[in-house]
Amino acid sequence: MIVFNQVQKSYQVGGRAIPALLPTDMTIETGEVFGIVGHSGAGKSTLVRLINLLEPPTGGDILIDDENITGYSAAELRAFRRKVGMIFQHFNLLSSKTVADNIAFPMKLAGIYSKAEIRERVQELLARVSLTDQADKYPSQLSGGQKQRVGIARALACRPTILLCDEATSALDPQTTQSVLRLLGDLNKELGLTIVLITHEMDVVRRVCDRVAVMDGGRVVEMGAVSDVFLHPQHPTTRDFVFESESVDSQERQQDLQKASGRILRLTFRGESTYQPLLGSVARASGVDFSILSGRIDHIKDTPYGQLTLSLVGGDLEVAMEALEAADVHVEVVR
Ligand SMILES: Nc1ncnc2c1ncn2[C@@H]1O[C@H](COP(=O)(O)OP(=O)(O)OP(=O)(O)O)[C@@H](O)[C@H]1O
Repeated sequence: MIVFNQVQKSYQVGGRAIPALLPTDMTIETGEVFGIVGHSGAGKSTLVRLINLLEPPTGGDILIDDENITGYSAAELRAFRRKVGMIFQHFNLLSSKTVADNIAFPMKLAGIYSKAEIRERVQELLARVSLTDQADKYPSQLSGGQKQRVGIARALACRPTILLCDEATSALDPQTTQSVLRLLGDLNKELGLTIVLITHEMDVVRRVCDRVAVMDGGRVVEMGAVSDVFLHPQHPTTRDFVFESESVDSQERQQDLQKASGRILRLTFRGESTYQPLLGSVARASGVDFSILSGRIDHIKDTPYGQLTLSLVGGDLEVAMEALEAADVHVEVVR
């Protein structure tokens, strides 16, 4: 478990302290995939670099599995860093080393593994990220997705319990992004690995994360289960991210809603209720007529969800709303 107690960070620039992370409390549970989303400069990288003390905090305490890491000696810090792997947007591979040597590098650096152990672990990792046949290639001979898989294998070399991912899919095309996210999801399940993942795309959070923190101006402005934050965003920054991921222009959406008549409801279906043929029976029971203004069915991790914005006219609106809520549909009155 990773616990932040009033952790803060300022950078000294020309004798002035520039705040990057304001005092923050946060808990990341062991074995979860935790997303951190925010615009450029929000403080995401700073927050993540505090977890492995690449940046020392200027205040507060960081506890990992109940140990306060802020007081670690240099030797304790070296041992601790082996427990925390990291992958990067631009992969940060060593161009003069082969794939196998890149993966072996952190183990050699640690100086505590035998040659045979390193050889065996590298083979195991190459197989795990499906790159056995690329072992002797150099990074320049690989695609972006392959480079990131080398990055992941290298990050796992010393068997860490935490994996930090700094915009790990931002340089990849959508299909490669999917396969890298699937690999991260599988590793999380297989190894019980805690994954902390920075991104500026809510879609990445939706696909792979259990919980998410939304950052803005050095603060965590919203935090919770992805299904809650994504389906019912509270903070304006979170709403922007969710609309952006749905390719919706919030101004256009407002204009569309103004043109619609009657009462406007936003319905959220989760899990099996997503597939129920509910609207026809609700319309018949309540005498309400409806038209669909927008709709979407997708998944949050493995759970299906649907969202529909409807305008309703005539009939008994209260009966319609009661019937929807009785079927476990979340009903939000937009207007
Ligand atoms: N080494 C540094 N020295 C001085 N200021 C820094 C340093 N690193 C970050 N900052 C500043 O701290 C703030 C937060 O930066 P940070 O990189 O954590 O944000 P971010 O959300 O990760 O942004 P991006 O998505 O662009 O990487 C920014 O204002 C940034 O300019």
